[in-house]
Amino acid sequence: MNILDKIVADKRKEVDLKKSLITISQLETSILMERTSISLAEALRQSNSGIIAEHKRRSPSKSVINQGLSVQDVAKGYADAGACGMSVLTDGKYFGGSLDDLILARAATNIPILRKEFIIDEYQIVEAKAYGADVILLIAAILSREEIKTLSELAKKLGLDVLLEVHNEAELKKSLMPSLDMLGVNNRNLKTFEVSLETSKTLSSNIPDDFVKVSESGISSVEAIRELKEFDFQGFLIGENFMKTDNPGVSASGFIKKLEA
Ligand SMILES: O=C(O)c1ccccc1NCC(=O)[C@H](O)[C@H](O)COP(=O)(O)O
Repeated sequence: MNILDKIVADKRKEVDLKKSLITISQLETSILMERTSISLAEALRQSNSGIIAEHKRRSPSKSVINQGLSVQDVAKGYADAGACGMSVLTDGKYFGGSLDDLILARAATNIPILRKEFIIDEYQIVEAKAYGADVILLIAAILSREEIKTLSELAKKLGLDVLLEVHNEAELKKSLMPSLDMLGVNNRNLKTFEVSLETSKTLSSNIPDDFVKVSESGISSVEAIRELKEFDFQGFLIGENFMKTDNPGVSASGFIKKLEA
């Protein structure tokens, strides 16, 4: 069993429990269901930096990264730094995140927010909207083509952007469909946890131009982004590099200034 299999097995139990406690109709009473979402894909198309800065307390690959910060401060810091969007991990068991983090980040900033979650059920998409997300992540490695279609079409119906994450060509081929906005290539091999930006570079030419290309994981230098831009990537998801510092907002600000100089 690899780490994704473990996470998904736990996620299925978690979603079943949540469904027995709070119904979809109850989620739909959230005032945030009425909020007009902001498109991350559109923001990335218009951005020079393309940085999507992540709130990440811990992870299976790195254990603890930073547990001592307020998510509101991190969100404000990222927005002030000029990040194009923010990613909020909402998984509790493996990443130390929560839906509270999502709603607190939403209250603290107006930049587009990605709910970074292991989505396997429509319930989690309604939940994402109800807690203030603008974008959902779908991971090709854990979903069939039919599931990607159903989940992405529901997200679009709710006005959310969809970022589809792939690790290889087979996942990319199986997933392409019009209800996706962004194609993310995850540079982290989830079997070995090794990161290689070559994964993004290799897959880039297989991604049709209709989708905004996002490179995810293991990005820690401005030079790496300049290289990825040569391969037509417009979005860059960065977590650990900012979160491992005492002030992720200041760290993102310095990074973005250097990138835009
Ligand atoms: O980060 C992990 O260890 C991880 C393990 C298993 C599944 C997903 C994982 N990470 C989620 C992400 O996609 C990253 O948090 C995101 O791309 C940022 O990566 P980084 O800049 O390397 O923190």
